[in-house]
Amino acid sequence: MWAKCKEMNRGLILKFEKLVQLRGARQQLCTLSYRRVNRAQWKPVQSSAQPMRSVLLYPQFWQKDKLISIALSQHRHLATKEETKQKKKKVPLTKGEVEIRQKMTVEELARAMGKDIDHIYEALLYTDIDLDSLEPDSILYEDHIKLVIKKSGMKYKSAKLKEEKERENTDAVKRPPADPAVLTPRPPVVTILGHVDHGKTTLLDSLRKTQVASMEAGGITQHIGAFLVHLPSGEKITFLDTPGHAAFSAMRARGTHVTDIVILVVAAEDGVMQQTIESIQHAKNAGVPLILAINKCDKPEADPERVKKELLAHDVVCEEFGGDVQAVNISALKGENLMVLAEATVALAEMLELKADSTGLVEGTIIESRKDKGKGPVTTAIIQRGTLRKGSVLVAGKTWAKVRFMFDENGKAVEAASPGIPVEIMGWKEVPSAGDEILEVESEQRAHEVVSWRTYVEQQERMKRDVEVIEARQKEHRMEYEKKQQKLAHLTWRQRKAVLYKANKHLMFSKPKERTEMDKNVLSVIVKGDVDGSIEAILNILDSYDADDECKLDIIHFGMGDISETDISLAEAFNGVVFGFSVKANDSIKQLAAKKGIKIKLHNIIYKLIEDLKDELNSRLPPSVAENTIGEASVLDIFSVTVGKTKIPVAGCRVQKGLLDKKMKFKLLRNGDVIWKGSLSSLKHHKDDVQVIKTGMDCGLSLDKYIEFNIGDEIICYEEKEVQQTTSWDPGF
Ligand SMILES: Nc1nc2c(ncn2[C@@H]2O[C@H](COP(=O)(O)OP(=O)(O)OP(=O)(O)O)[C@@H](O)[C@H]2O)c(=O)[nH]1
Repeated sequence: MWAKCKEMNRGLILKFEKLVQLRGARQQLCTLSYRRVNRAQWKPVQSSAQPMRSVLLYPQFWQKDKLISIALSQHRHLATKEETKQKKKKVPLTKGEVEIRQKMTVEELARAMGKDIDHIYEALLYTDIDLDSLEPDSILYEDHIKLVIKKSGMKYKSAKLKEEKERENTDAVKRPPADPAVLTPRPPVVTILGHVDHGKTTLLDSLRKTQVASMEAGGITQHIGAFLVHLPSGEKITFLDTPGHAAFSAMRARGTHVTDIVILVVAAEDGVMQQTIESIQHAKNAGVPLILAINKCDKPEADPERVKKELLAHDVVCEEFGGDVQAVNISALKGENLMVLAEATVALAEMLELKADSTGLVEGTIIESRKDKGKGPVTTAIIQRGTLRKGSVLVAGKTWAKVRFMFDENGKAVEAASPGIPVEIMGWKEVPSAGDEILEVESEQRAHEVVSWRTYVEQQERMKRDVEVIEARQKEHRMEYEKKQQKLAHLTWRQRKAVLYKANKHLMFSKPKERTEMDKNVLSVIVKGDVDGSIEAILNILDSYDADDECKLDIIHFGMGDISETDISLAEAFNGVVFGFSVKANDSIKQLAAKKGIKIKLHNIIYKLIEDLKDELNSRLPPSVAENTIGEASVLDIFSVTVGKTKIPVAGCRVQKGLLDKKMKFKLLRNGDVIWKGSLSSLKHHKDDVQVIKTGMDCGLSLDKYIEFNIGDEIICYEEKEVQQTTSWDPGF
């Protein structure tokens, strides 16, 4: 029986079901199931994902209206109970209470405390933490977390200190080795190594071209990181199209064993070179057998025999010297003997008995990956086990794919890729890295699980590394701090002060009696701090102030404790400013300071205190004079006028920019050098005396009777402005 009813502006659908009979019909019980619904449509509300719940009802109430009202009251009762349960689960924090975890980052702690990051830094200032290496995402230890909270006058919820739950390892791993009975032959995977310019790329290109030629017309090979060569014998070879040691070493570094055979290319005319030796070493380290391709044999100076002999010194013994290394003389450029090289490769592969299990879940290696504009993330992979098909779900690194399409190196869509075959795969969510191992998983859900586990592991490892670095720095810092403290421990505060003075002797510590007059370009300060560590820190910063700066910094007193009357008197005597760090000034002190015109600057953040102090320094620097150009004119003609008995030189000028204003200052420039500065003695437009001449107009002007002009001189009209200087001191933040 279903019934609809109204509950708290939302609908409920109630379902009554007879479930059990207890001792006869009168004690029959019934379950009520209900579901929140959207009343307008009487459809379940999306958010009400909670399962239908059941309540017990006695059959004597089984009249519809009664049932509904009882059911509702039961529902409310249950709902309230559940709400309380939930509330209990997450007891709201009381004011000033911070819920902490064992390891929190600086940022997380700041957020939990409702403070900014600076606050956390401030609180950690005099601890053994190296603040320089502390980033917002650095992890703090429990002790430091608690300390910060305590220092901030807050409380932490230690009972709720959550232990990080051990997560179950949900990674995907390779299957155990297959039963030899199910193994079938697979093509060899070959890497070409050799010295620079010995012809690796040319050889790859030529091999690829043989493939195009052997294919139907129109086939265009593309670079996908690997390609397959079909031999006339029907055999196949997969060449990795990424020549060079870097790719080879990268794969090896990831522990991926993709290559079965290395073709060592040595130019016949050059012989063994540095990278030839390195290539041999790479192949040996990887335990991969070599085939020697002596290239450029078309050149007249080619000497393949010399190459073979030289290689003996590096333990590469060719067959003709009784060794097992096949050597093939080729010309990659002319395509000569390439099939012989390919057949030699197949022969070696046969000896190696390269086989794989082409059934079950796929395993492979990413050879190359890129993000294609149209296709999205695309990878080339070599399949090493199983057979890859469209729709397979793969994981690689921290990403996964549902294979949408597969292509060969000719861009042809393929339906399946078996072991040893290179294939381009589309369908990745992100671009995996070359060398990543590919593993097929049963479902997308499983892929999500694997990726999330790997991401988690990576985070944990990063966190562990961070913690190690922080711990090492903390240890270093702690040792230094302890050493310093030991030195100071037996000293009285007065003696400590003397040590601090000595350590900061670069600053001026004046004594009142030495001072005779108030120097305008001196900032006298009194520094008060909560603990000697904070004063020491401030003094260390002030020590970086350049004593030769135009405004002197004079620390007339420093000490621990709140701002006192003595501090105000000192400040008055020296026309100084009182700076307090994490200390207070009571009302009577504030009033006294206001009466005497003394500034008290209180801060809780060191860099803000220093910024404030910098502003004070700036305000004491003498202003500098800056010139503001008003107009520029060029001298086009020169003549003179006679006033009384004196001849006065006159410049015929044109105003090029701005204007010339007679009451402003002027300078005369010749070849860029200022040769005169002063006021105009006359400024005329035609024959009229004028005050101002604007851009584009001509004028005649004279400076003073001794100044001669040259054509091409420049006249600059300017005004002088006083500009407030700022100190060049950079305290480093
Ligand atoms: N005569 C002759 N020249 C060749 C032959 N193979 C390559 N070359 C030339 O040698 C030069 C270098 O060839 P690449 O194939 O670029 O050599 P590489 O080893 O790939 O060089 P890097 O990519 O720099 O390591 C080019 O000018 C080629 O044309 C060959 O068989 N005969």
